[in-house]
Amino acid sequence: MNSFRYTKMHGLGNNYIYVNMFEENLKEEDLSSIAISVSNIHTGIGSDGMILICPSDVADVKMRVFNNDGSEAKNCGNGLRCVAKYAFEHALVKDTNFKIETISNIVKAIVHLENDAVSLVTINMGEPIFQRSLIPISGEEQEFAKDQILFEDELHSFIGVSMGNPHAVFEVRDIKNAPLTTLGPYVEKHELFPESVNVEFIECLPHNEINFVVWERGSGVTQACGTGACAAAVAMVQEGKYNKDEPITVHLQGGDLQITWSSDGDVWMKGPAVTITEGIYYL
Ligand SMILES: N[C@@H](CCC[C@H](N)C(=O)O)C(=O)O
Repeated sequence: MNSFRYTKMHGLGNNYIYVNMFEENLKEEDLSSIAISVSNIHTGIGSDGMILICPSDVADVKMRVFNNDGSEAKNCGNGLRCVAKYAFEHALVKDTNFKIETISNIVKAIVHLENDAVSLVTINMGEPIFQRSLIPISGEEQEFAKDQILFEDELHSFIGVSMGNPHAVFEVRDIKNAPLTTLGPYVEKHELFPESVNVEFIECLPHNEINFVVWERGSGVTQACGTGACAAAVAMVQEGKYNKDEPITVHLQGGDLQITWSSDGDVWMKGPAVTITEGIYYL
């Protein structure tokens, strides 16, 4: 019988099935359907998707991310923190400071230990991209992508950001009334986004704090999105609401992340990573 070992982990409730590809051998052509299968809450394990921890030629480990609809994503902030925890605790790396390759770039991870286990992880996520064609968003080129979408007779303004994957950040007055499950899926598949998009609704608070909810491309509502939190923070710094080099606390549904856009251009994310359970999945 075909089977593989897995670990279920979460970062602020954004949960994935992690597979150690140093030991397991899943066929490339099966990855998308396995991601759909394990993610199913009724007939699988139940998750926001599947993440593979793979050998890398250019870093210490490589992360591959599949959403729960089987699509492959280029980056995942919460996934990076969990991969870092897994890699350190399973001795795939020896140092507390190491590199993780993603499809979009190579990031630096620093694990923070509590009684020999990794409790918090800091990731240098690299530089955000605001250029319209690189996010990508169709239409006339802009250095700083801003646009509007008409939905139910109302224009909704957003800022586009890529953190290796595409995001549309909508600022709202009151997060409790954000149109998460209506405008969220509409924007995800809107023609402006040729690769579709992750959709964030945020409420800016005084003292470097942001309330945040997300509709993720390929997964729908999740409890948290690390790249989305980075996108929201840098968009608001770019708008002049907050300052570079000052940590911004992003309150997600699953808990808090600390995001700092440093004046050298890099975005830092700090937050928890948690192991839930391990097991064998039968295909
Ligand atoms: N949850 C993630 C992002 C996962 C991928 C995303 N849905 C996409 O398709 O780009 C995060 O924590 O960043």
